[in-house]
Amino acid sequence: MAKMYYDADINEGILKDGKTIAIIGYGSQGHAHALNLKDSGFNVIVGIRPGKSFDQATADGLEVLTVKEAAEKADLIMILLPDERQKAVYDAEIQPALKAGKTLVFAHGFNVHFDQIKPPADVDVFLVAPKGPGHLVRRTYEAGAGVPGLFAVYQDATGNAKELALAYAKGIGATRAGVLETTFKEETETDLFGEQAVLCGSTTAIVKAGFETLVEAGYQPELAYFETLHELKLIVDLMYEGGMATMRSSISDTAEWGDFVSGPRIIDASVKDRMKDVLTDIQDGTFAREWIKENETDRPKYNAIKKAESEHQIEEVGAKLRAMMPFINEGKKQVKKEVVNSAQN
Ligand SMILES: NC(=O)C1=CN([C@@H]2O[C@H](COP(=O)(O)OP(=O)(O)OC[C@H]3O[C@@H](n4cnc5c(N)ncnc54)[C@H](OP(=O)(O)O)[C@@H]3O)[C@@H](O)[C@H]2O)C=CC1
Ligand SMILES: CC[C@](O)(C(C)=O)C(=O)O
Ligand SMILES: [Mg+2]
Ligand SMILES: [Mg+2]
Repeated sequence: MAKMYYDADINEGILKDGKTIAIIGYGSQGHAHALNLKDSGFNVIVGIRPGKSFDQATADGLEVLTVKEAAEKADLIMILLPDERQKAVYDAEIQPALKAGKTLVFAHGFNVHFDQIKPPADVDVFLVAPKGPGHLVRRTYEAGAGVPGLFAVYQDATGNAKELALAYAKGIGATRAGVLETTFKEETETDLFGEQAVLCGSTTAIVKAGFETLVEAGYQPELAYFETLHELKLIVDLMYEGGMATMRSSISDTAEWGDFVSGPRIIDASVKDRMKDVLTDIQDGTFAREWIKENETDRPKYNAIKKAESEHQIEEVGAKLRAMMPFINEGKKQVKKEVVNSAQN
């Protein structure tokens, strides 16, 4: 089994005593890292451009500076900007502040692995990547729990990079759940694969396919929403708690038999062949090159698909149903604010 690191294995003093951490960006991950580190007793500042995030970080009681000022002031600089914006901000405002002995950190290896950012040799470089959405990194921390994570050392100029990475992981609450060591290559490729082939890409596609199949067969859209989207969370919660066996112990034997015989009719061997194609595109850089190009040309495909997805019937029906479930609305307030902000940008 891989070596796992937990709270008790880590002395966070190396990053706590007399050190300043700059969180660059205050979005999904940025707000979670900044607030968790602050609540864990670390000295945190935020670097961000003027605007909504700047105002939010200020309202949250943090010291907020420009990216350049924060990078100059900090010992450790964590870049939590969107991957596609990191290179431009790094070149203009962060790289000039990277004096020898400082620490540069990422939550995803994309820009280093795909050669967009090339840090100088005399700084420590590592990543600490939570395996979960930023809003849940904050929410679970506040509940006394944590989201597991990965760390990887790319460059160890001071000899302290691994210790610093573990201290950071403890500060955001990741070592409450467990952290394991990886490389930038492994983190980047597996994270891209997971989000495309399982967690986001395939999950939304299968939910829509199930919803459309029921609606096209004449069933009520509201019922189809409950059956294919709402209940998915409840089923996945059981897998999160106890794996597939726990989920299957809670569902009826009829459902379990249907799971066994019909699941493989939908997700057959050809699915794995296509997953391998997706993985190849990630490994050989095709996906990264296309995403970088899409951003250089103002995101024509991204914007068109995003618009069509937002207009899908499942979103319209779901919004009405969720409005009648205030317990869900409470939980997603913060996420919704972020989504509205990003849509306006
Ligand atoms: N989202 C997640 O849960 C996960 C993300 N990651 C990684 O974490 C990193 C951050 O991702 P994520 O949290 O999703 O990012 P977000 O899209 O949520 O970050 C947006 C933040 O970046 C700021 N920003 C955008 N452009 C600029 C700019 N040009 N100059 C200064 N600030 C800017 C925004 O400010 P403004 O309000 O002014 O627009 C906002 O504060 C990425 O590397 C990602 O891969 C890793 C694990 C999970
Ligand atoms: C699953 C998507 C993710 O990789 C994440 C939340 O872990 C991301 O890039 O946002
Ligand atoms: Mg990701
Ligand atoms: Mg991820």
